[in-house]
Formats: sequence, structure tokens, C-alpha cells
Amino acid sequence: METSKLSSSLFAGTHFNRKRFASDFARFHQGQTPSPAAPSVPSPEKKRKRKSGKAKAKKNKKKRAEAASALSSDVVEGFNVFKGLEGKNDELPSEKVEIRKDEDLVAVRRRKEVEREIERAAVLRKRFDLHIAGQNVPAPLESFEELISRYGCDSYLVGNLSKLGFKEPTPIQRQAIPILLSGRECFACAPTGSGKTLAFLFPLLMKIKPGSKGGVKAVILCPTRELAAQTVRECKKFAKGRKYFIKLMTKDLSKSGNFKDMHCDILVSTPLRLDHAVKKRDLDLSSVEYLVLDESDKLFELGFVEVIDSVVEACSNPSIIRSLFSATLPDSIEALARTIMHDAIRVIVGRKNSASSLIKQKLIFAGTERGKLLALRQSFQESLNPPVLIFVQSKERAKELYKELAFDDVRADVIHADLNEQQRQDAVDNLRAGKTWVLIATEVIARGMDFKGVNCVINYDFPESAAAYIHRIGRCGRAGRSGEAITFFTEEDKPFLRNIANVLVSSGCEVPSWIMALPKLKRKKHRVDRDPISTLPNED
Ligand SMILES: Nc1ncnc2c1ncn2[C@@H]1O[C@H](COP(=O)(O)OP(=O)(O)OP(=O)(O)O)[C@@H](O)[C@H]1O
Repeated sequence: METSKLSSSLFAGTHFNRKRFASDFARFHQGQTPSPAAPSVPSPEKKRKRKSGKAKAKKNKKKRAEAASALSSDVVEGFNVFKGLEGKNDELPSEKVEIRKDEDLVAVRRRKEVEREIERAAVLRKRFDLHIAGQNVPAPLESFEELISRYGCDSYLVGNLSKLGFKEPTPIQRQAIPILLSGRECFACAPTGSGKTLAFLFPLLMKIKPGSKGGVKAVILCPTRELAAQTVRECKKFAKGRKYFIKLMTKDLSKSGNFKDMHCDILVSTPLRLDHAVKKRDLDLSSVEYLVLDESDKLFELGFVEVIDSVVEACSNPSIIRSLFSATLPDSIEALARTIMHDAIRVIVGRKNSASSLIKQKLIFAGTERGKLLALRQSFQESLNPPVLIFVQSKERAKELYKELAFDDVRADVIHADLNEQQRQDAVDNLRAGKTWVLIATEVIARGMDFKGVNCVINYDFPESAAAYIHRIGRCGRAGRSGEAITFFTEEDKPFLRNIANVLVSSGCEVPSWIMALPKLKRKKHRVDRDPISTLPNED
């Protein structure tokens, strides 16, 4: 970025009382202290020179005042270049001049320090492809150790990260953690598998006293039970060795929990279970200091909005800090979410709503439903690189495909909403443990689930939106590993191809030109009625 562009974006949207401080700026920029002595009568020549000099000085003063005013906005915590300048005027008595000079030097030093901090932050943001919007955004982290030096983090917690093999913060962690630690609300949009979970959990662990009494301190909402359970597991790993009460809102707890006697620092739940507990079991959320909406765009989708509203209302602590995290954040959802946020900062890593660049994506034309089954078998014969996730559009189709693959020589399993909680968890665990090679799934595990080792995602049924596509394929290519995503399409899917093709193109994958020439569709979602999955001829 050019310097001028960089500074204009850094300094955008600032306010400063120029009239009040202009003389101070002019002074410390010129490195001179105005003489308090009475002025002598100037000659006409001197007058003219002084006039043009004055005009120049005025111009320079204005420029400097503007630059200094800008500096005051992108503040490094606790710094204010102009601290202590209030209430000064130009006509200082002579005995104060020396003090004034010292003050000027201090101010210049402070200003330089702030400039250096701003430059350092800008360099880091550029390096890690971080894009921010908002006022007074704290500088990104250079390392996890900075959490100790800058924010007084318990070195034990940082030690846990290194035990987990986390050497460096990921880009979203670099920026979102300081934002939350500075008590600011935020919208965070970063690619799948880029470490958003730690980005919202770590500030909670740093800020909340373990085992504190007085009610729930943090609530994390996730769209599915599997994701909520995974978040609890992750949180416990990061908090290991400290006695936090980290609770998952299970079905039983939601229906029959005695919340008055419950010790809970961090509560993770799906929206409906939490809402049920609040309304039917008198769960009090008025002490909640942090509310995190993970996969926030999903939570704000129709059907959930009212429940979210109700939970937000129940978290009535006026100083609550809310944050929204997702790999996709449509403008409409952001606008809706802003209505509940307060002076929120927006952080985007890379390009908004794009797929992870670590995934090699392919579109395959399979013609018909029967063609898809043939293509799948063929691809397994050519190369089966387990673990593989296969997404279909409904639980009926998941069962049908499972029946087909059960006769083949692949260790397949299935996960969908008709299975009970334990069966769903077993299916996930078996894939993680390598006992199953292929897991056939519905949207239930499309979001947030962390399968580190998944090598390939196959969209057997075309995804219903670009966001669904990004989340599905994001089950591979996580934590810096590469992955492969294959998407089958039939004649029926052709009108919706372009939306998905745009995602491929924006992450640098090749797409045939005829697909890019297809008309753009206004409708963002689609679901095709499909023939059942079967190698047997149709009975009718
Ligand atoms: N700083 C780090 N260093 C190394 N690995 C990390 C780091 N932070 C997170 N991870 C690992 O990266 C993986 C993905 O993290 P996480 O599940 O938080 O991704 P995400 O951004 O929430 O993805 P999604 O959008 O799919 O929910 C996890 O296995 C996690 O343990």
C-alpha cells in the first residue's frame, strides 16, 4: 500500500479540536518555543516576509494539526500524545519556558512512540492480511508471549498453548484477542480452520477468574450440539490446570438443571437449549460478561433470530462484551447483528466470505443422479485418501448412500439428525480415530467441526449456497494442512453453478470458462428434488 493510502486509511474518521491545540502542534513540530518577549515594530519588508512566512506556517500548522489529530485516533492502549496539553496558552510567563521545552520534548518522544506503534501495527496487519474497520483498534499480537507482557496473562495459560504445539498465533488470533482483551466488541470473519475458537476462548480464560462465584460469566452459542461439545473440549484443553467451571448445556441440564446451585464460569450451548433453560428453569444470565456467537451467520438465519434475541435480552449486564465469529459474514447479517452490538470492530482475514486457500477445489459434471454414484465409485477406485467426508442434502439421502457404500469395500459410516447424541458423537470420534474412512454426512457437521486429518471433502449433492459450500469444504485444509474438495453437479444444478464457481475463482482454482459465462442468479439458495440414490433400476 502506498504511504499516503496507508496513512489515510490509518487516520480515517478522526476528530480533534484543532483550534484548541494548533499552537501546541506548531510548536513541537518546529522545535521552537515562542518568545514571551514583547514584539518589536517590524519594517514593511519584514512585514511582507513575515506575512508570507505566516501564511506558510499557517499552512504547515494546519497540516501538522491534521496529522496529529489523526494520530490521536489509532491509539495504542493507554497512550495519548496530547495528554497534559490541555489548558495551555501561548503567552507563557518566562519562568515557565524551560519547563515548556521539557514538556515539548516529552510530547515529541511520545508522538514518535505512537507513530512507531501505529507503523508496527500496520506492518503486521499487512503481513497477515488483516483488514479492520473501527476506531482505536488495538495493535495485533506479534507472539503469544506478548499476552504476558502486554496484558499480564497468567504464563501458565500461555504455557498450555505451547504444550498443545501452538507456536504462533494465527492471523485472526493476532487481532481478535487484543480487541476482546481491550473490552471491545467485534465481528470476526476468517477462513475455516484458521483458529477462531482460540481467538474467542482465550480472552475469556484470561479475563474470568476460575471458579468465581456469582453466576455464569461467559456464554458461547453454537448452532449444533456437536460443535458445542467440541468447543467445551477445546476450552478445557486451553484451561488445563486451572479450575474453571466449563459446562456444556446438555438436553438433561436444559430440561431439569438446578441452575441456582450450579457453579459455572463458561457455558456453551445451542440457542434452543439455552433459551429453554432461561425460560423454563430460571437460568439467570444477568451476570454474563462475555457473549460469543460462533458461526454467527448461521445463528442469525431465519428460525434462530427470535431465540438469539431472547438470549441477548437475558444477558442483561450493561457492560457485556459481545463478539461474532464465522468464516462467512454476509452484509445483511452484519447489518442485523450491528443492531445488538456496541461500537464493534470488524476484523476480516483475507477476503470476506472466501474458502481456505489451502484447499484444491474441483467441479465434476456427473450428468445424472446415477452418474454421481458411478463417479464416486470410480474416484474411490482410482484413489481413496481417507479420511473422506461426503455431504448429501438430507438424512434420507445419507441413509441411501450409506446402504450403497456398505456393499463396497470401504469402511463407511453415517451421521444425521435421526441418530441420538451418542451415536452422532461415536460417528465423529470413529472418523477422528481412523476407524472409519468415509463419513457420509448432512449439514449437521458442515460447520465448525474440526477434523484435522480430513484429506478430502466430496459434495455428493450440490451445496445449497456459497456459504454452505465454504463451510462444508472447510472440514479439510485445516490448521495449515492442505485438502481437496470435489463437487459433483448434474443438469439440475447448472443454473446454480455460477455462485459456487465464484468461490473457486476467488481462491485461485480453475473453472471452465463456460461456467463463468453462466448468468448470475439473484437467488442465493437452492435445493433440487433429486431421484433416490440407488444402483437398482427405479421400481416405477
Ligand atoms: N495458533 C495455532 N497454532 C496451531 N494450531 C492451531 C492454532 N490455533 C488453532 N489451531 C488448530 O487449528 C485447528 C482449527 O481451529 P478452529 O477449529 O478454531 O478453526 P475455525 O477457524 O474455528 O474453523 P471453522 O470456521 O471451521 O469453525 C484446530 O485443530 C486447532 O487446534
